[in-house]
Amino acid sequence: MTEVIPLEQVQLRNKEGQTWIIIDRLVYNVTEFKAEHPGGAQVLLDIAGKSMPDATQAFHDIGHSGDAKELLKKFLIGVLEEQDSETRPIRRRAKACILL
Ligand code: HEM
Repeated sequence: MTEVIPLEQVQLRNKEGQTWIIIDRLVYNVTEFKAEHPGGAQVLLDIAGKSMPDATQAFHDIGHSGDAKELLKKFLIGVLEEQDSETRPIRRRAKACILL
């Protein structure tokens, strides 16, 4: 089953020293990977735990290769919990169908 992760949890994990990023409403744990990232660890640290903006645009704007997108899947840990316009969490399962 796909884990639904609230934004607060993403923020908390980053405060605790992990590096979780959000791309296309999916949550990735790049704690170990960041040291190996060809674009450097700092860009990942700068965007970690952020939601507005999250890492989506930055990731796509770089024009990452197919290999990079394939690699991304290795770090997928869940789908971001949906929020309404007042950013209050809605407790419901995401419709996204992804394989973990
Ligand atoms: C888990 C997420 C990510 C993965 C797996 C990943 C992977 C990679 C890989 C494999 C490359 C080498 C070039 C390529 O194959 O495209 C790369 C380069 C790069 N990435 Fe990422 N990346 C991630 C997230 C990000 C994010 C969020 C940013 C920006 C905030 C970023 C910025 C860059 C930059 C600036 C380069 C260097 C481009 C160059 O100098 O040629 N990456 N990344």
